[in-house]
Amino acid sequence: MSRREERRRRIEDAVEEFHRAVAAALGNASRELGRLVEDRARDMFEVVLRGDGVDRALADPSLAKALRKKEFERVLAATLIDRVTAFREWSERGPRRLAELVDAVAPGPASWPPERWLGRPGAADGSDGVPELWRIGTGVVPSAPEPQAFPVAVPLLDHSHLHVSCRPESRVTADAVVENLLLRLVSYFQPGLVHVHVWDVNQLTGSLPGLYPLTRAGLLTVHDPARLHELLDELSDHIRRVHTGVLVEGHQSVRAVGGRRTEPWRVAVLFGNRQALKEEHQQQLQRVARNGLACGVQLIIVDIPITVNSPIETVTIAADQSATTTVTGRHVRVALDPPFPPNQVPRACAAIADRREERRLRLSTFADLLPESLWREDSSAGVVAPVGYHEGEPVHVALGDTSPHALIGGPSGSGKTNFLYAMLGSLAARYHPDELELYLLDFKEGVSFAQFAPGRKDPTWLPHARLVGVNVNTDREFGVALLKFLSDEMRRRADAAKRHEVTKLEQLREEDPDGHWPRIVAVVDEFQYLFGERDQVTAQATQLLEDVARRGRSQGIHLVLSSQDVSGIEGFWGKSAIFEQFTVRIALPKARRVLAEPQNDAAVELPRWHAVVNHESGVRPGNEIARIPDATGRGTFDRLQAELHARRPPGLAEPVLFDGSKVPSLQALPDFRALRPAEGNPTVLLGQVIDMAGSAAKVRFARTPGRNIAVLGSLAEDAASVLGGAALSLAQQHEPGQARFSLACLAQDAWPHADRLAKRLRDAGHTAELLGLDSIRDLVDATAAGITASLTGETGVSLPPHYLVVYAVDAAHTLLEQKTPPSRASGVDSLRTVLKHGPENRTHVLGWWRGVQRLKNSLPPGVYDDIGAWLAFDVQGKELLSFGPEHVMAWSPRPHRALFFDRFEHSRPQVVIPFDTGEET
Ligand SMILES: Nc1ncnc2c1ncn2[C@@H]1O[C@H](COP(=O)(O)OP(=O)(O)OP(=O)(O)O)[C@@H](O)[C@H]1O
Repeated sequence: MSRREERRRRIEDAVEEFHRAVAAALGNASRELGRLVEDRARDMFEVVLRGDGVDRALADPSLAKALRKKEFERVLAATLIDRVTAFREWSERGPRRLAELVDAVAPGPASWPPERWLGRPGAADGSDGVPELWRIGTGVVPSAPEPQAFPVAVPLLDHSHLHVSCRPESRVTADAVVENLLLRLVSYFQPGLVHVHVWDVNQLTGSLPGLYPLTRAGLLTVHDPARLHELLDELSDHIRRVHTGVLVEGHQSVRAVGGRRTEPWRVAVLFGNRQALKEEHQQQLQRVARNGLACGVQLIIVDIPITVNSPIETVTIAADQSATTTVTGRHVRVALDPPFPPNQVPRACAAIADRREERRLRLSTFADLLPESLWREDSSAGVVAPVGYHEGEPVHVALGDTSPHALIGGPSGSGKTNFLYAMLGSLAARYHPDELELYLLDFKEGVSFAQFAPGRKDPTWLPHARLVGVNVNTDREFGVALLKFLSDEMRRRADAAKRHEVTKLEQLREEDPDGHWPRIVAVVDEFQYLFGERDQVTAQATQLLEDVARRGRSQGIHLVLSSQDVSGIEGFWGKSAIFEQFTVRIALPKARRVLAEPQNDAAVELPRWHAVVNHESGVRPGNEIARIPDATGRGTFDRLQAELHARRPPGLAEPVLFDGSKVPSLQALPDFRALRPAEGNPTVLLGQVIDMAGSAAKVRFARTPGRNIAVLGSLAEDAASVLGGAALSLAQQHEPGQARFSLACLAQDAWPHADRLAKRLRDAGHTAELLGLDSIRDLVDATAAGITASLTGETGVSLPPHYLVVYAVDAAHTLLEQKTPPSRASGVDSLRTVLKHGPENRTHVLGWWRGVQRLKNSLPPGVYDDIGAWLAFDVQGKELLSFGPEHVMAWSPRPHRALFFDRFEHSRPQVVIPFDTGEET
């Protein structure tokens, strides 16, 4: 073999060897590769099984071959076991628990099958709660190992709006879901509590035909396709009205108000055609959606693309009629309930409409205004009560921080008093006297509020009433006294709030739960009398009213003013700072200037026994028309009052009575009963001032100059009641024998009074002499001499208390003027000495002069100063100018009233009612 061949063979051997080696290596790699490929395929398969769900994989024909492969057997088995494990919790309990949940929160027509309720109008009034879910169909989880059905229900009223999205092929199903839901809603509650509005972009009529019978009872309104804005405006107005009328501060929603539902739900169903709404409609709809739920406005939007920024659930119906919902998520397939039997639906709606009409036409009475249980409500955030009815539904008046005060107007006989009774009865039945106090003042001639106070025929009284004012028409001071009280109370509350570092009554009640902080409602009927004159009383009343009207709201003090007099209210308009606070307006038929005229003339057309109730300062959209039941007839308010009176808390005091026609009894007066013999300066009671406490007009007989009293006026009775009250009150403060009473009667007509007074003083054990004209000079001279002797130190001992009660001092003028020799001193001089120096020596004159001029004639001007206190009866104000401040100018005399001024105590005079001293005639 040549070397060349040899070399070639060696190369060939080497190559062969290399090939063998490569072949061996490649064989290994391929096996390895095959194994890797197999592993990878299994993993991929597992990913597919677990990712898409083993249930889908099993149903997927493209995977059928793979599923049969032996290599994948183990993966399939493991995945199936894992699925069963994962679903175990759900399969064992999920569907059952869901069914139980729906049963619990969606009772009766909210979820039950229609045969159990359809055709029977509901009775629920919301007081036992509102279903939280409303059934629409049955759901399954297709991916579950053994799919089990469970009920599917959506949240509605107060919780969430509803959006139904569908395809043209499934629109019929969408209509059926909506119809079923509406039937569940209107059948659950008592007819009238759910109002349905339907708007369909495509048709004027035709949608929801089965519900049509509801229209005749006003429970279904079908809106014009071209006038969506009208429906949206209506809903917006409604939301505003609920905010101002029903949601008194503190309540965020009608639902939160609790109890019987007073505000019907408005369910607005909008059917579209897959196109977006116009921009302006879209925006308005969003506003309604945002604010509606809290006010009972529910939207059901069908086939309209929309985004809203408020709770909304969506039901999406596919072309094959299967549905998903946002409540159940995308893994639950929902089979929507079939439409309710088409022949039964209109019948059921007709039954609801009939029941509703029946309720509407039933004449609601005063008794219907009252709650089932008395005194259950809490007044922390305000008070609210129905006052009448609109189509069978109650219409409320609310007083709270946002609607603080009410103004009521209507001509005579239009029913203002009746309205007040309806309102007060409705409030008094709901709120305990610890929650609500009433102050009731009536300036009308007559006694329309007398019912609230104990009377001779009816001894019961309204436990909430703390003050009842009747027959006060000539005494505007009663109004001022009430306003003054309210203003003081307001300040007291504001101080307490400050101490607790809060600003409002509601917070104060939270911070001070044991405190007594009821809401106060003060009613003044015919309030215009208060502003009747241009004088000090009007000025004071205006200032106080403004104070209370502006700042009372946050302290829980509410004013209700009523007037028949247009000019009264017109005068009020001028005082805009006050008037603006009266956001609640009640207009009775033909009332003028109460509502925001001329735009709002609703009161003009109002039928008899109706009222416009408006919580928005009288602007038209705030109008609610209410028929007011008879609340003044027998068996109405009186019966309620008897019941409330019987339940009154033990120890509750009777209301203070302001009765302008009553003469206060001296003996019954707390100030008189409190008098006892004591050291120190006695107090003289002269009559009753006009204040809440019914206090006495008092003068303290200090041992200082000027402590004498003059009574001015022509009538002996008036003077006698003042002098009698004064002397008897002094007598109470001395032990028998320790004081001397010298009564001098110089006018015939006063004699019987003086005589009886002397007897009563003697009966009480006092020394009381009664002198006539013939002895007056001696009395005055002797008293003056005694005082002079005491002053010069001649007697050495201090004089005992001595009261000279002189009737008709002026009658002695001529007599006293005579000068007697040898000193040539006159009786006038003696009287002057007594007046000037008596008080320091415990000698005081209580004299009656029968006119201002007569007093001036009988005393030199310098001596007026020695009479520090006076009461004037039938004397014109200007005559009194020489004795008092310029305020006296405004005084015009009225029967049985005196103007009282104590120079040492008062800055302005007070009106006083003289006592009935208990003199037997
Ligand atoms: N809603 C009503 N239903 C039945 N009767 C009513 C109703 N409202 C008022 N009345 C009756 O009408 C009469 C007048 O009513 P009311 O005294 O309330 O009117 P007013 O506006 O207060 O009148 P005035 O200012 O003259 O006192 C009363 O006899 C009353 O019983």
